[in-house]
Amino acid sequence: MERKRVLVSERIAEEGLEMLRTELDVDFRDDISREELLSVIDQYDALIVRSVTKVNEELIKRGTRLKVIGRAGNGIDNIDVDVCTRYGIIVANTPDSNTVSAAEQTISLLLSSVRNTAWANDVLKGGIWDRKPFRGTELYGKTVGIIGLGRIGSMVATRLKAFNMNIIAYDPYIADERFERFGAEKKNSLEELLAEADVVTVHTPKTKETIHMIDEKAIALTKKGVILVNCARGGIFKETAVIEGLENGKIANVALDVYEKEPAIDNPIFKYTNVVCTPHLGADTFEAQKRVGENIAEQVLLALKGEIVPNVVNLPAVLPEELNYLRPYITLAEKMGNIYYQIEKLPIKRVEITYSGPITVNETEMLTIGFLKGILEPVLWEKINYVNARLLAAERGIKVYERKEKQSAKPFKNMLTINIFSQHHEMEISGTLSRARNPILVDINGYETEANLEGYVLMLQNEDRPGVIGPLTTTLGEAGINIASMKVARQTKGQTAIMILNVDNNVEEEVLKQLEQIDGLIGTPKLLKF
Ligand SMILES: NC(=O)c1ccc[n+]([C@@H]2O[C@H](COP(=O)([O-])OP(=O)(O)OC[C@H]3O[C@@H](n4cnc5c(N)ncnc54)[C@H](O)[C@@H]3O)[C@@H](O)[C@H]2O)c1
Ligand SMILES: O=C(O)CC[C@@H](O)C(=O)O
Repeated sequence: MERKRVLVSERIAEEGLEMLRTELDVDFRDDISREELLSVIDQYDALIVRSVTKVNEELIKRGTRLKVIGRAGNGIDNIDVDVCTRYGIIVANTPDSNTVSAAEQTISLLLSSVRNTAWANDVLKGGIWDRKPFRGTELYGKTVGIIGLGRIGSMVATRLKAFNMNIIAYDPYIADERFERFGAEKKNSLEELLAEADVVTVHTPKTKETIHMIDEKAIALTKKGVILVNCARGGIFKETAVIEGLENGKIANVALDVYEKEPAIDNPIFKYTNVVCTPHLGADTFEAQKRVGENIAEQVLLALKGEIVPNVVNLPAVLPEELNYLRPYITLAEKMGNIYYQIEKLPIKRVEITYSGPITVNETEMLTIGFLKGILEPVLWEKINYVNARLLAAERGIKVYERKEKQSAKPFKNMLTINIFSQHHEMEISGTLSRARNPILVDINGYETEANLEGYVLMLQNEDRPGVIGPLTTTLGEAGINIASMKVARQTKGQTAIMILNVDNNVEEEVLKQLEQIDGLIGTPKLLKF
């Protein structure tokens, strides 16, 4: 089979490239021009970028084979996620892989800033031994105002506590407990924080709300001699306003890792000796880049195999521990979805999914998405994935209803019952996990059963009377097909029963025809493949 192709348009760690090469054809092209990128993108199944490559509609439209965009890093402001979602393209990032490095870079820039380290270094290496211009300030006892107490903001808080700084923070989107946990005094408004802080450091994403959050008005509210740090995203600081604050002496020092326009060359802010600048190095440590490279490679490989990808940004956010717990249930839902079109050929009008048992306290959206992906897979094959499953189901007119029941009615702790309706027909299937957490079908159309949704499953209907099972097992045995497990179920004695067998090998068409001839078997046997 032809190997899938990935284009890596910015440098990622060699370890990540190696992982990709095990399964894919990899083109590492950090020198690629925009024009070339646009002209070759239709040859790739995946694109891996960092913060420079702009993944916009123009690119996505041309990337007709694209299934996944891997963002080797955290911020996704260079990616139009909504457009990717519309085109069914998975966007995955590596949010936790570089947080420590970004937090350490913030501390490093702040220390360099208050002690004029970078400036003194330049002057000394220029041949001048002078100490006068470089007198700095201590952090000890000062107040740091952290805007955005997320992953990086909270790590900065913990580290600056060790310097005996007083920590205040503004983040309207998190619970009060988080402020307490990180020893930060909560500020209810940005204005309050700006008025009290000696150092202001931003750690928010770049959003409509945070663009130019630190502008002339904000700077006017700060203390005279304030120190400003931006190791988050260019554009959160309005650079013209910061320059004005430097010129009029309101701002004592500025530390920047990120800029309104990147790459930043000839930025007018570079001329100020009390501004310390690095070229977006927050994530640039050996450790972070190894983690980021490996993590993005792993996710791209999973995405191209249609498997669950942990950090998809265009899917409901699920915590890693919760995802680990839910993962086998997502697989169960997907396999239950796979059943329908292997048995029926009638278009689906509506599905009703009932989640029952303790699982209902979890975010079940991913299970619903998994089911829809599973149901449409036989029809849409490679086109469908977790990101576009809901959209494609809606486009095909499938209405989806979900229900949660705290208590599972059947003898299983957690259960999924799915009713699939076509114009004049209904199929009901129930599934759960085995002790080994493998997916099993426990009920089909009111017949209690037990079949592993794995490998080959043979489904047959039969008259509930002696003399049917024997010829069936003989026929399979003569065809060299081993039966791994078999369950016969009936609703009323002497009427119709069903048999569900897990078999170790494929059952060829010819053998299925022989089975159909057995006296007492009803209709055509179905072989389901999982
Ligand atoms: N310099 C680098 O190389 C580098 C490396 C990694 C991350 N980053 C950037 O650092 C920033 C923080 O990353 P993170 O992983 O901590 O993100 P995060 O999502 O964990 O935390 C961001 C926090 O900002 C808060 N927030 C959002 N809007 C806000 C607003 N208007 N006012 C106040 N708070 C607001 C959120 O509630 C959240 O708690 C991002 O912009 C990311 O792209 C930069
Ligand atoms: O190294 C990069 O590409 C940017 C890193 C950082 O800004 C991020 O958002 O992860």
